[in-house]
Amino acid sequence: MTTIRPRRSVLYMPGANERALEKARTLPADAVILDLEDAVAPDAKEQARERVCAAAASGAYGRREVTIRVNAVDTEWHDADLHAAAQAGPDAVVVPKVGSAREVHELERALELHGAPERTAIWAMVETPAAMLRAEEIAGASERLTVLVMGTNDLAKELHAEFVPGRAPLLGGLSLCLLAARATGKAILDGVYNDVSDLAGFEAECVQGRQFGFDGKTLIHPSQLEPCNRVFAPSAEEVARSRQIIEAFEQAKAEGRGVATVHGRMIENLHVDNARRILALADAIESAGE
Ligand SMILES: CC(C)(COP(=O)(O)OP(=O)(O)OC[C@H]1O[C@@H](n2cnc3c(N)ncnc32)[C@H](O)[C@@H]1OP(=O)(O)O)[C@@H](O)C(=O)NCCC(=O)NCCSC(=O)C[C@H](O)C(=O)O
Ligand SMILES: [Mg+2]
Repeated sequence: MTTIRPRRSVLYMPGANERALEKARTLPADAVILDLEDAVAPDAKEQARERVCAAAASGAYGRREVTIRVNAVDTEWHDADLHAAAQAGPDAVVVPKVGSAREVHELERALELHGAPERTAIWAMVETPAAMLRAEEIAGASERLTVLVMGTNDLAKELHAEFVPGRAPLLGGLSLCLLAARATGKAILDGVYNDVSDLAGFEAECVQGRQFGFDGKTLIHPSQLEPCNRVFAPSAEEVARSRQIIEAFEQAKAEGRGVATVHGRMIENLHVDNARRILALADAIESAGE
């Protein structure tokens, strides 16, 4: 069975917020993004860098993937952030506002020069119109790049778009990035939901993201973890249906047929592949201890 890394819930926390960095060690997030970019004020950048890198190197986050979001390439903090992050050796460095394959190649080289361990991947944030239009070249630029992360706040800002239920103004960009991620075999995470007091609206957006095909969603508050983990995990019904699909197809094959039906629906090889993916994800979530 294929090994899958669950990335249902990926929680940002401001690098200057010691309490949040500590609290995240016990929260049920699949991954954390220790942020040095937007959530940190300019005069707190240096202190946040030290805190975040110490936290990432501490090993205190258990099974959670630990990533560091550095400031963007064109900022005065980028080089020092990248150096410190490379030395801390997190699971990934999250890079905001990546706009081309060339930038990914430069990041790859910079991580090597700064002595990052091989295990440290690049997660590229796609959050500008240029990135939407070049999503495939960005996603496919490097094997070290393993995840695309949607930055829907920046995207809406750049598009002059409004935040509306259902996200119609953003769907073109989301779709392009999903196509790029799947075409190049990379994981992809949906953007954040800003209203932490609106859990119903948040859950509706999780459902939309899952229906689109995202692997998970980026989050900004602990209250968003439970609905997100639930929506992005296969339900008990999906697991049962997946098993039925596999069994029905195996039986059809044994009888010399290449097609079966389950509850009146046609089942072919491709449905079996999907059923196996769902079971592998459910297994990975269970082994991670939830
Ligand atoms: C959104 C917040 C500013 C809300 O803060 P606050 O009102 O203080 O929250 P609470 O009092 O409800 O907090 C309750 C407890 O939970 C802890 N907490 C809160 N948020 C986090 C977190 N993100 N990670 C871990 N722990 C968290 C508090 O410490 C409280 O703990 P306790 O003391 O035990 O009660 C705040 O949630 C926040 O700052 N969130 C993260 C914001 C952030 O990181 N933003 C940047 C990333 S989003 C982005 O940039 C997207 C992208 O680039 C784009 O373009 O879209
Ligand atoms: Mg952004």
